Amino acid sequence: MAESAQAPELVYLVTGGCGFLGEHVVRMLLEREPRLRELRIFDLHLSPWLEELKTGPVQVTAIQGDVTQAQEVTAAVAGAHVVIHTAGLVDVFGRASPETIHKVNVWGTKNVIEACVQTGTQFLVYTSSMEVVGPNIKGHPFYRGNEDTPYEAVHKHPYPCSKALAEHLVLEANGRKVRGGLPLVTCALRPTGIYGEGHQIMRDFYRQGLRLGGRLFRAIPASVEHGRVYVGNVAWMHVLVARELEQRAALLGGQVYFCYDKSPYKSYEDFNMEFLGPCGLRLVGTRPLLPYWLLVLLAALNALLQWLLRPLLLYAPLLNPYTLAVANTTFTVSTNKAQRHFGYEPLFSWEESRTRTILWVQAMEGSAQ
Ligand SMILES: NC(=O)C1=CN([C@@H]2O[C@H](COP(=O)(O)OP(=O)(O)OC[C@H]3O[C@@H](n4cnc5c(N)ncnc54)[C@H](O)[C@@H]3O)[C@@H](O)[C@H]2O)C=CC1
Ligand SMILES: C[C@@H](CO)CCC[C@@H](C)[C@H]1CC[C@H]2[C@@H]3[C@H](O)CC4=CC(=O)CC[C@]4(C)[C@H]3CC[C@]12C
Repeated sequence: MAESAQAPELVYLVTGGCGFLGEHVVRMLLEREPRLRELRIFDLHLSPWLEELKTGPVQVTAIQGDVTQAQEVTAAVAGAHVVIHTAGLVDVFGRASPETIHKVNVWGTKNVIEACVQTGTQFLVYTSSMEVVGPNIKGHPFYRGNEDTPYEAVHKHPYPCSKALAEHLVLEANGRKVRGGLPLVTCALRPTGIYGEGHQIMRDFYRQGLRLGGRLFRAIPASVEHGRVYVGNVAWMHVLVARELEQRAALLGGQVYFCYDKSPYKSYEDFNMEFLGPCGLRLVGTRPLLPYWLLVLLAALNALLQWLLRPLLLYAPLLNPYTLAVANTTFTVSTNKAQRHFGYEPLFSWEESRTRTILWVQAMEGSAQ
């Protein structure tokens, strides 16, 4: 993968390339990776916007496939220089079964690793999550922590469990010999809560606010801080680390990096209001309107209803015991590891990230603007 002033030569594969983060990674690669010859986008569901990308100078190959199917993954990986594995089942609401979450996130990742080994692909970037660390089931705060901060990472929920297992597999695979005898170089990026254009939960909060006459009601104390990171910066970090993996294999191989930028530390709800406020919504209450014990009860009730209704319909509200615990626990990172190891600086300032997100909300169908 030596730098070349001649024709672009690299083949990249992005799994989950049609998802919220995946789309930003795909577009960022096309904009900022001049050595790209072919970009393969592998996803269970291919999006229509892929078509417009096919008219550019880079060969864009859309592959409809399932990461749980080893042969499909191997076929997609064969001949790629770099794999960015973002595909995953992001479910903390009980929409999918624990088995399905495990299958997609753990077996899917295993398939990607084995495909790299079998086909001779040497560089693998995995999209992990802050959830690999915490918040843990004991609700311990993680305050301005970094990659080396001690924390009791104990999980029960299928999503963080699956992300932790998958991350472990990826890091453990670093150094394995791939076909041809060269070592596999892997690393894992751990975004905190991602926001930006295409963020489904932001969409849900916005629509809920519109239904409630332009109001949202504070449920979580403003003092509980959440780490958030703009999707464009997360994508940029993926592109940058993928580019640097060969040159700095000894330093980056087997490492984990939190994804961070200059987004302010705020409570989940106050942070969302940075975008929803300028779009006409108001957060009612300076303190939570309901006592915490009542929220715990409602969350438990939602879990019970989900279980009771499962044979008839899928009831999966935002509030459940797990999301309440995460929303109610401080989890913020403060690190410069990515800057030290591979020169990462956020591409988008907080002001730009905020403006882009606001414009996206304003353009949403049914918007109050
Ligand atoms: N959204 C967030 O706040 C965070 C997300 N992450 C991680 O980032 C990655 C991307 O997440 P998002 O973009 O938010 O989710 P998303 O759901 O928008 O994107 C995931 C993509 O993976 C695809 N996919 C799912 N199952 C698949 C399968 N069996 N085979 C092939 N493709 C499959 C989906 O079709 C989708 O396009 C995930 O690995 C997630 O764990 C990490 C931290 C925070
Ligand atoms: C109690 C509700 C009252 O308004 C608020 C509920 C908000 C929750 C739905 C979100 C609060 C924190 C979010 C999670 C966090 O950003 C970390 C995540 C990382 C991931 O890898 C996947 C998504 C998520 C688990 C994210 C999911 C939504 C929240 C729990």
